[in-house]
Order: sequence, then structure tokens, then C-alpha cells
Amino acid sequence: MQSHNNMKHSICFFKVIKFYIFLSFPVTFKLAHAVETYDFIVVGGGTSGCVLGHRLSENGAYSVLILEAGNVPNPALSVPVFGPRFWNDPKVTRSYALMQQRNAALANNGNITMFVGKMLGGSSSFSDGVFNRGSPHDFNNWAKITEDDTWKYVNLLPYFRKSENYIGDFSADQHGFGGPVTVSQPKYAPGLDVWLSAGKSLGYAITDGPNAPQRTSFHPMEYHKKFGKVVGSYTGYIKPIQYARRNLKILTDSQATKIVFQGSKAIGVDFVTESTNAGGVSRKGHVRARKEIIVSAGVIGSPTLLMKSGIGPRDVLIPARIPIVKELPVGRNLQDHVLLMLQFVINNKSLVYDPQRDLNKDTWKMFQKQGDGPYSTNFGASGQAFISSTKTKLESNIDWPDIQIVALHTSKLAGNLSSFANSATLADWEAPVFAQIFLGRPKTRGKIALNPADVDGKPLINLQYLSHPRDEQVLLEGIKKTLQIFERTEPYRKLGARLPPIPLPQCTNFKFRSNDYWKCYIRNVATSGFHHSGTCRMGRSKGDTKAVVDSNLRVIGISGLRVVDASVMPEIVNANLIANILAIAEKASASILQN
Ligand SMILES: Cc1cc2nc3c(=O)[nH]c(=O)nc-3n(C[C@H](O)[C@H](O)[C@H](O)COP(=O)(O)OP(=O)(O)OC[C@H]3O[C@@H](n4cnc5c(N)ncnc54)[C@H](O)[C@@H]3O)c2cc1C
Repeated sequence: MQSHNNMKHSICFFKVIKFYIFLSFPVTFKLAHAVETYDFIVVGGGTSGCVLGHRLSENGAYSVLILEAGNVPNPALSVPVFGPRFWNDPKVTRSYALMQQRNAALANNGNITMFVGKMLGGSSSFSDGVFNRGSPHDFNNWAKITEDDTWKYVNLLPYFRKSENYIGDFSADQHGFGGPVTVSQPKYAPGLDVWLSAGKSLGYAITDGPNAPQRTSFHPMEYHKKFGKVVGSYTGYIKPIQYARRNLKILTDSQATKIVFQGSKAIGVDFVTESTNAGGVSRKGHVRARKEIIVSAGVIGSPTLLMKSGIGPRDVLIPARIPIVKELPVGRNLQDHVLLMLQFVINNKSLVYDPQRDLNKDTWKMFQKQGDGPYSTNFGASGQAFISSTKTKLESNIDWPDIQIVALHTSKLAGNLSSFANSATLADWEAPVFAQIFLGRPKTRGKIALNPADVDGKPLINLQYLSHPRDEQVLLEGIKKTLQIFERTEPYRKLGARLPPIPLPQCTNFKFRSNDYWKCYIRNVATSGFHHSGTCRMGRSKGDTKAVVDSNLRVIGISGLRVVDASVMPEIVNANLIANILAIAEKASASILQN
């Protein structure tokens, strides 16, 4: 009866949302009728593209066009519990089947599907909302790689601050106020006290949040949320100004197909506009840039567009019969955090978010009125920890964590995470809790290439997770640490926390809980952390064979063309990506305007 009521409640909610969209979003963004020229063209109105669109049009001196393949995000996406329902929805996401894995996801025959947002705000419009800056050492390392000190954490801090409207409780000196993206701490965090006490009992520092700045510690989560709702870069940067700025134009449902060059200068973009915006007919268009084209199409979209336009590795462009404009290692250096989950059981249901029990009319009202309660949660995430493996500690004496553990006090996982749930039958008083273990600084690198048999189709994505032996070892340490937290600390012991004694069916040949068992578990269960990055790597402008863009994010050897998004990260940061991408885009915008 309860679940029937919940279902009725959800159906009713979606009807309201559909009606709301119908009322609020008629086609608002018009097509270019002829060839139009703008000072700046931003390709991709995603997480970074919205920052650029906002900042480059801010002083009113320049005309700016955002070309976005998707449309306006559905407002239901901002309600955290509804986010995962959209992961497989082709209207708001693009999905890509990765090439079959040899060392991960073997329980799923090595198949992993990745998703990216296809809408204004990009993946930030449907993210889990987690807001974590990388470690200061991540950025200091970028400064070393690029030989450009402007990437040092201390020099990036103003851009982190600029993007932020911090309303959390932690120390003010690291945070920004009045910026476009509200960052807050959740009030609803089931089990947070237990998590923090467990960390404390193991001798870890309990710090002022993950952004304070990052160090080995346990702490509460911070989110890009306002009043419980996710604030993506569209909501934060564009929505408040989209009708007011006459010098900013946004074309939705418009997919860039090619960058056009005059010699080695980028001068324009070809695009197609899909039928939803053009009365049922696909239309081709072309726009020109007076100053610059900035590609912010994300970790797949940016390298794909560059390669289709003739910028890429010879061994990709020649088989695809694309004339070479500039040979660069586009698509290489693909990285992602590997995600592993462990499921435990505790004896206290009240410390766990249970969608069946907790999502109802009253809690919906609470969410609407207070921005709080179960509707504001992502999988019951309570707290997290950044941990350093012994490998990293042996390498240097700086505190540069390489493992992130997030405690999910939830009885049910949603989206593609649901496959992690164990089939253990639970007694009435028992509830499952989960630990997410992210490999924060993986060594494995993959690549993206055009499919020579179908250049306009989906690219080939070859990311052989855990190919580098060190990655498995660090994950194994992550597992041991997680077992210690849940099974050997007093706060979790008091809750009777335990790993159900049910081995993974694929690993029954190994002694349960032995190292060999866990290695088998990793190979079968490890999957994508959805933090892909690195495919248009930033580096030195001269003599750097791995670099696609220089430290100002200009495509090397081409004028009038930059890449600004997750793809420029030379090495992935030990954190979820959005906070860091916003800072990259803020820095790039300032640098473009300065020039
Ligand atoms: C399910 C999920 C949950 C996540 N949760 C979190 C989280 O909680 N916290 C966090 O920090 N990170 C999270 N991430 C990661 C984070 O959202 C992404 O790394 C980040 O948003 C990427 O930003 P971007 O600017 O590089 O690209 P995107 O935000 O992906 O933007 C690229 C945009 O370009 C458009 N585009 C692509 N090709 C073209 C083209 N040819 N022409 C025109 N437009 C084009 C796309 O439609 C898209 O809007 C999550 C990712 C996923 C998939």
C-alpha cells in the first residue's frame, strides 16, 4: 500500500513537472537564419560552456554564441532523488558503450556504459551534486607539467571562489560568496555522526569539509545545491541572465559538426539543428567567429569534434579519410576514477534513507518548504573521507590523498548503481549501507578515436580500467580501509555493522575475504566513476608530445581555437570534477578577456 501510494505520488509529481515545462519553456532560442558572426562561439553549453557564455558576455562588449546539442534541462533533474531516473534518457543524456573491459566489470561481461549530459549545463545539470575541489597537490602538479605557475592551487583559489556562493558552515577564508553556484552542506545526512566518530576513532582528522582545502581526513559532504536542489552551471550562470543579455545568444538542439579553418586559423563552425527546434526538419547552419572558437563539448564531444575537423593523431585521421589540419595527440590520455562498492548491513534502520519508507507527501512538502529531508539526498550519502594509500605515502612525504570513500546510508541504490546491491535477505531490524570507493589518482590511461567505418557515429572509447598494476593495489588498500571503518570501529560496531558472508558468485574459488578474493571482486565489480577527463591534455606549448592545448588552453599550432572543459586536465584530480571544471572555466574566461 505504501509503495502504491509512493508510485501514485511520483506519477502525479511527473505530471506536474510536464505541465510546468510546457508552460515555462516554449522554444525560447531562435535559429540563426543566415550566416551570423559572433566575437566568440562556445561549442557546448555544458558545465564549462555556461561559465564561458556568462563571463564572456558579462561586460557587454562582445557578442557570444553558445551552440548546444541538447536543450533546457528538465526541472525535475534538480530534485536529487529524481536524478538517476534520467541517466538512461536519450533526451537528456548520451550514452557510450566502452570497448569491452579485460580487468573490470567482468560480472557484466566487461561491459560498461558511460553517460554524459546532453543539455544546457551538461552533466552538471544531472550530477549527484557532490562538490569537491581537488587536492592542492593536484594543481601544483599541473603547474609543474605545464611549467606555468598560474595553475598552482594558490593561484587558482580566486577562480574557485569566483564560481561559488558558499552558504555552508565551514571556514570562510577558502570560500567564495555571491558567485553563481551555491555550495551548501546537506541538513539531511543519515548516519553522519557515526561516520565522523568512526574516522575520529581511527585517528583521522575531522576537517572543515572537503574544500578546506583537501587533506587526509573525514568530513561531511558539500554539494552544489541550493535549498536542497542541484544548481548546475545552467541554473547558476545562464538562467538568471538568459533573457537579459542581448549580446548572448544560445542555440539549443544544435550540434557542431566541424570547425572550419582558414590556413591554421579557426574561423567558423558548421552545425546541424535537430528537428525539435526547427519544426520537424533538420537544418544545417554555419556561424563565424571574429575572435575565438572555444570548444567546451566535454571529454568525448571535444576530442571528437577536433578530430572530425582535422586536428588529431595521424593514425586516427588517415584511416578516417580526414585531411590533417594539425597533428596532435587528441583523444589520448583518457582517465577516469574507478568506482568500487561494498555493501554492509547494520542493525538500525533509522540511520538509513529508505526511499520506500521516506518518500511521501509529507516529506515532499518538507522538501518544498525547507529544502530539506529525504528528497534532497543522493543515495543517502552521509560523509566522506580522503585517504592516502601506503604507495603514495612511500613516494613522498606530502599529504596527497589517492582514495576517496563515501558512506551511503541507503537501503536502495538507484540508476546503474543498483547492480551493486547484494541479494542477502535481511531481518526486519536490519538495513544495508554502502561504501563507494573511488580510485582517486589512477595510473591507467585510455583513448578515444573516431570509428573509421562510421566517422559521424559514436567514437571508439578504449579505457581499459585497471591496466596499470598499481591501480588494483591501491583499490585493494581502499577495500581494507573500508572494512576497518565499518567492522573495526566502535561507532559502527555498536550498530552491528558487518559484511554479509556471501561471496560474489564469480569469486567462490577464492577464500572469502582473502587478497585473492578481493582481487577477483575488483575485477568483477569495478566500474566507471563517471569522472572522465584528459582527452585534450594541457601541457607545454613547445616540445611536449603529449599536449593538445597550451597552459592558456589554446590548441597548439592553431589560432583562434581553445578547449575548455574536463578534457584539458593533464592528470585527473582526486575529487569529483565539477568544482574543478568551474574553476578552469573561470580562469580561461579571465584569460580570454585579458587578451
Ligand atoms: C551520472 C553522473 C553523475 C555525476 N556526479 C557528479 C558529482 O556529483 N559531482 C561532480 O563533481 N561531478 C559529477 N559528475 C561528473 C561531472 O558532471 C562531469 O565531469 C562534468 O559535468 C563535465 O563537464 P564538461 O564541461 O567537461 O562537459 P559537459 O558538462 O558534459 O558539457 C558538454 C556539453 O557539450 C554538449 N556537446 C557535446 N558535443 C557537442 C557538439 N558537437 N555540439 C554542440 N554541443 C555539444 C553536450 O550536450 C553537453 O551539454 C557526474 C557525471 C555523471 C555522468
